[in-house]
Amino acid sequence: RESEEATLRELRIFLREVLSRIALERKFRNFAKAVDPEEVPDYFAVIKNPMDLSTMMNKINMHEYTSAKDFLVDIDLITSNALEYNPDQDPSDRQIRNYACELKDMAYAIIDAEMDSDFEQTCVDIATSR
Ligand SMILES: O=C(C1CCC1)N1C[C@@H]2C[C@H]3C[C@@H](O)[C@@H](O)[C@]2(C1)O3
Repeated sequence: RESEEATLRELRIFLREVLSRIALERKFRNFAKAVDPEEVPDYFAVIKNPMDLSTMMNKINMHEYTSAKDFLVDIDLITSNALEYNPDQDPSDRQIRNYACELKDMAYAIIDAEMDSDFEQTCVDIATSR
């Protein structure tokens, strides 16, 4: 229905805005683009489902998220990948893990604070009706 398309359009506008605010933070710069296999040759042998903020922006534009819940699944993937690939005690691994957790917490905090729960449920209902 037309109003369903209007709802999904509003979701895409909101999710782009959330992603833009996250991507502005310098501490999240490692998460902005896909890991480069030239830079990190073994990355894709370890991490089977890579994810990054640019890929998420493309997925928004390809209408691949029909609710904030879907969007947060990919946020969780960015975080879990970073924790998995950077598990060591050393300061650089610890810093990446900390930033990965801060990224996840920032995404959840924004959505919990700024997303109307009825709007989210409407999006979920549209997705399940399709
Ligand atoms: O896990 C990541 C990124 C952080 C979130 C995604 N990487 C693995 C490499 C280890 C660490 C230092 C650099 O070698 C840089 O290439 C990477 C990229 O960070």
